[in-house]
Amino acid sequence: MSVPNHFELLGTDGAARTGQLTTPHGVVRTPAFMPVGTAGAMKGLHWREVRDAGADIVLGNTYHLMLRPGAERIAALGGLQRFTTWNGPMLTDSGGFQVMSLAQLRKVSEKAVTFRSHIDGAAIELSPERAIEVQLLLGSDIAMQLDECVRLPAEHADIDRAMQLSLRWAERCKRAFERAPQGHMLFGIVQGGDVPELRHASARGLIELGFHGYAIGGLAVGEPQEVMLAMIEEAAPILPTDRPRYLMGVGTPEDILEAVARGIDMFDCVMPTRNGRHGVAFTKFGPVNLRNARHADDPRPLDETSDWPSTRNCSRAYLHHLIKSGETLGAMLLSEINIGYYQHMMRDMRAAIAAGTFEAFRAQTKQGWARGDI
Ligand SMILES: CN(C)CCSCc1cc(N)cc2c(=O)[nH]c(N)nc12
Repeated sequence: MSVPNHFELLGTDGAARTGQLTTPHGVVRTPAFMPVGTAGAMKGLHWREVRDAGADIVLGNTYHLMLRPGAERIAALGGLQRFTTWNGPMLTDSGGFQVMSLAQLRKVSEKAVTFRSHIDGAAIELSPERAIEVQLLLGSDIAMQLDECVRLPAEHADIDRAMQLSLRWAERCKRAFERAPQGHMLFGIVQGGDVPELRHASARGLIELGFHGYAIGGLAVGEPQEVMLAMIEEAAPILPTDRPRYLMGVGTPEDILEAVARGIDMFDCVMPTRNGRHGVAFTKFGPVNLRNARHADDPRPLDETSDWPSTRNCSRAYLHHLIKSGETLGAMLLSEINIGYYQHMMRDMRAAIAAGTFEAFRAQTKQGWARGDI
């Protein structure tokens, strides 16, 4: 049985693509950046600010939500959208990645990954079937298969083992997902580390199974940017052109620009809010660290040409003061400024691809970053 396709490719410019993905909670314009609401909240932001910035879809983490408040509890409260009041599209990761990075005493077997909760130490088993059950209970529009992501650098044998296991788990996830409501989607995740042949084998194995979309995982895990881009170049051309491609956990504005140029449609990363909380603003001049004393007397805004109010109106001196004083508003304003920068970059990329001017946009954007902040 063929897998329904909810993605429409609207235009291409070189390998760059623009399209739209129709979900039960609304349409996602691509290339899309998905702000990360790990435990059901966007740290330091109201949902209205996320929506006003232009985000169509946000990301939740199965690992965190299944531990607290619990998937069954969220289902009983009407699902993740009603629980959080974000009434738009949501994607949930399967939890495997967080188990590897957050849980104590974790063990991977053919059956499942078992671990102790970092919250209360409870022993938990996350099988492919349970990962799908939890995401169906959460009610996310797009669910991810359970996979094993290997941090780089790693031995070839370990990358191959994890990739093969992830493929077998992909089949089990697909079977468990058959009872999903109409319109909901399941993405497979390409693994294979920094080994081209393993990337090819993983992509081909997932395509043979058939998914609504395909993620490229196992990157942004410590490898240099050139390795990440090289692995995108190995995997993306194999993936179906009529289905969305999602690069997991990426990244900086430059990572995203370069990945869009290589055919990626969807992204997620904690950087906009995490860097905001640490006083770093993303701007068309590149990152600006507001903790730096050089801003203490500077009345200028971060970017007086920006169409994002806080970026155009707040003085550097004020932002510097708030961050140095540890005022919560400092983290809130910089998170909002950064979400605005990311979403406006996605908006401008979509327009440039549709107009056939993506290469000019890419060169002009990189020149701005290279000029740096004056
Ligand atoms: C906030 N985000 C970082 C969390 C959602 S994306 C998490 C995530 C990030 C990265 N870099 C790789 C992988 C991966 O290979 N597999 C899975 N399932 N998730 C991944």
